Amino acid sequence: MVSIEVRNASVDFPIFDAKTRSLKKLVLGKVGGKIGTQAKVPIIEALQDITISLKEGDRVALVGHNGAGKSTLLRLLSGIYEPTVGTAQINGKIAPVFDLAVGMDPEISGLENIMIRGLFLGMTRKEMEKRVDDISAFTELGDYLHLPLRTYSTGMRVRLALGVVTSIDPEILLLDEGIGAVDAAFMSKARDRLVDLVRRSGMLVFASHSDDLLFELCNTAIWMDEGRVKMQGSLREVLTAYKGRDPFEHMSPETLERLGEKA
Ligand SMILES: Nc1ncnc2c1ncn2[C@@H]1O[C@H](COP(=O)(O)OP(=O)(O)OP(=O)(O)O)[C@@H](O)[C@H]1O
Repeated sequence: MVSIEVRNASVDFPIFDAKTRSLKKLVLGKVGGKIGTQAKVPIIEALQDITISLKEGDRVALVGHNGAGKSTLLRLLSGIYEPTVGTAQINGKIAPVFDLAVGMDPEISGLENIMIRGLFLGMTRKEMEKRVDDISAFTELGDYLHLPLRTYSTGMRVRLALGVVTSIDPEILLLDEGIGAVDAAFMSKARDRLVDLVRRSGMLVFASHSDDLLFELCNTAIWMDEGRVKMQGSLREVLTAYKGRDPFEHMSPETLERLGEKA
């Protein structure tokens, strides 16, 4: 059974090379985690006292200002970071998609990169062999797929990476917003695959500043602020509080219906 249970978890980053005195003088703005200066070594309290319980079928949007702790939370959920205090229990096969470029090797061909990246995301070689034709067709890269990745443009790399990412079958899909920064024309093509991917994954946690993608993919939301959970609830409730207005307000009844919202 897929589930995530985080109890009173905090993540600190000690800054060993910082000058304590100048840090103490810092007045923090609205952006970024809290800087603790009580200990000998200054620490950034990136996450504080996080308690989250997620179950199969949850599609969670992570929202919050820059530095609020969204990426750190995703890394905690993926097991990359251990909590400094508290616990994080994750049951399920995780696919962390934080950076489309991670796991790509510039010296090997596009086709080989498709395999490697799939294995990195938790697929078996057999599963990837079945998918490679479909991914190749989606990328529209043709003969380029036999050339080393270093000969690709940025957009071509994104096509390849997105093709692989949207072909996997994860139990827990953790997405960081980089994927929103894709060329608009290709994104509209990738969108259907992304929606499909999210449908067949057991759980999604998606950190993004893009309302459109959040509407499309998520049903609940967590608002992070200065390393803490400020609010949890339905996507509409949380976005309305976070933005100070209802982002669904001016949508057509058809769009609202498609998104499963009431007018
Ligand atoms: N490796 C690290 N070392 C030190 N501090 C870090 C590290 N990673 C994150 N932080 C700090 O933790 C806090 C939370 O950062 P995080 O990247 O999780 O924010 P975010 O909500 O994802 O921001 P954004 O929307 O800008 O991507 C910030 O104050 C950041 O400076």
